This record gives sequence, structure tokens and C-alpha cells, in this order.
Amino acid sequence: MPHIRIMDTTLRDGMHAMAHQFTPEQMAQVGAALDEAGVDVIEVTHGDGLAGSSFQYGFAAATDEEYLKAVAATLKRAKLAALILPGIGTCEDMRTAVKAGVKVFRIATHVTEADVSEEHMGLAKEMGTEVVGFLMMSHTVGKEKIAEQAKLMESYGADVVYVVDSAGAMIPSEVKEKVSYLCSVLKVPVGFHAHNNLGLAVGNTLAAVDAGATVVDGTLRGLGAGAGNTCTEVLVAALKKAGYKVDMDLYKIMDAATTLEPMMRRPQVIDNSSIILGYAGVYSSFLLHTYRAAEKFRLDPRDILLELGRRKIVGGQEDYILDVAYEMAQKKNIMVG
Ligand SMILES: CC[C@H](O)CC(=O)C(=O)O
Ligand SMILES: [Mn+2]
Repeated sequence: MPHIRIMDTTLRDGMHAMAHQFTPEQMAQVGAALDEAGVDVIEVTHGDGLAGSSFQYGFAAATDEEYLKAVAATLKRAKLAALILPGIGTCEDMRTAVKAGVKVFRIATHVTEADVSEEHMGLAKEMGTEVVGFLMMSHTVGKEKIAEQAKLMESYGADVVYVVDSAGAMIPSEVKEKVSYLCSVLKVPVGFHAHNNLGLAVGNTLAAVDAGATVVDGTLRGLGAGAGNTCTEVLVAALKKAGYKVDMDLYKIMDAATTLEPMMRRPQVIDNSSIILGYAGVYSSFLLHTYRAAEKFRLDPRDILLELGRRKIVGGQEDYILDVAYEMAQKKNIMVG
């Protein structure tokens, strides 16, 4: 059975669920526990990647540099990773991240926009880091389109390319179809990142590895945007049970989850609105923005999410959530003070 690499993104995707309010000290504690458990790659930044801390996405409790340095100081074996969305984070942010200890860049684009990653991938290679291409909202297009965009990333130097189920909208048969097709056309390894909005994150991740993915994401206790991600400690148990080789200690990864637990702001559950994220195919990180808009305009968050799904809005359009809610409230004649 193949060896599966796990990249843990508790300290990046988990930031969405924490409204980006982890402290550097908390990150250092969790990072040390993940390292001790044998996690290969630990991703750290604002939930929306380098320079995500902003009015648009929400301000973090510290700078990316402070977070990265705090975690880097605790690592003995794991590689430190940073996510970047070209145009949000800049090449300058990448240079600062490398000085802070980053060894892996995960470069994220909408699934049809891989061409915007060329410059950032080039710089990442030049600085000697590993490069991961991250094709977000992969549920919105067919396998051929994903393959075309993944091949672009491969040509820019990506060492791994991910199918990213940002909306937690995919079902196992779709994961299998898309991942196996990608494996058949790429030379580099294929990765998979799941969200649990339909309760399928662990199942979809297993479907991905069965289809040939050899790099997968997880977060402790599933902490992440929407209903969260694939739960790392559950995934380790499931992969080991299925016979895959995983370089991680099961008890120690469970202990890392125990370290995280008291820091969590709310239980990571599949609430009603999270189900709608998956059902309507809406970006998971819109959940908390939608709750705020629903409260402001006295609307049911599920109605807003269904409308966002109809309008096919993508990452970066967080401000548009308020516009949509305002429009819906006006139609319902709701007075907003
Ligand atoms: C950049 C924001 C986003 O959270 C990236 C990601 O994890 C996803 O698309 O699922
Ligand atoms: Mn995600």
C-alpha cells in the first residue's frame, strides 16, 4: 500500500473557525504537538493565507510573520508551510515568510485561474521551497478542466497539485473520478483537501487516496471553515486501518487534538447552515461572514447561502455577501437600523 503524506492545516484553515484569533503562543503549542506526533507539513497563516488579515477577510490577532516565527521555533522535524493567494499575498510576503522559516508554499487559485500562480510558483522554486498548487472550488468544473489547470501548475514547477473541495460539496464518486483522472495526466503527486459540510470529509479523503492521491490535508478536531475539514486524528486511524503507510503516531496525534480543544471558540459541528454550504456549493469560509450578514439584516443564513450558491460567488467576494443580504432584506421590506 502506498505511503500517504498528511499536511495539517489546523493553524491555517482552522483560523476561519477561530475568526483568525489564535494567538502566536497557542499556535506554538499546537504546532509543537503536531510536530511531536510526526506530521510532515504544518500550514500556518491567516485563514485566507499570507496578508489575508484585512477588513475584507477579517483581522487576525497577530501578523503572519509573528505566527510563522512562533511555530518555526518549536519544530524539530515538520516542515512549515504557508498558503498564499496570488494578488492577496505578494512576492514580498513570500520572502518574509521564508525568512520566518517557511519551507513549503501552497499557492491557491480558483480552479479556472491557475495562470495567476506562475510568478509566485517561480519565486517559490527560486527560493528553494517545495511548491503545492491548490485548485480551489474544484466541484464547479469537470475533470478535464481541472486537469488542464493542474497541468499549467505542473508546468510552473508545482511539486504537488491539489483538488480542493472548498465548499465541501463533493461526494465520494466525484472525488474518485476527478482524482483518478488527474493522477492519469500528471507526473507529480496529486493531493486532496476536503470540507465536512455534507459529513463526507474523511470518506472523501479515503476515496481520494483509493483513487491515487498520495498527499492529503487534515485539521485537529476537524477545525476549519464551514463544518471544518478532514479530522487529522480520525484520518490517521482510518488510513492505518485501511493499510496505508502513515508516519504518524496515533496516540500523539490524538494528544495534539486534546491540546487544541480548550482553544476552540465553538464546537466544530455540521450545523444547518454548513449543510447548505455543501448542498449549494458555497465557499466554506463564507459561513461566519454570512452569519454576521444574516444577523444585521434579520435573515435566515440558509436563504443567503442558497442565493450565494445561485450567483456562483467565489473566494474574494466576501463583501458581496453583505450586498446580497441587503438586496434580500429590501425585497422582504426589512428595515435595517
Ligand atoms: C484561501 C481561502 C481558503 O480557505 C482556501 C481553502 O482552504 C479552500 O479553498 O478550501
Ligand atoms: Mn479549506
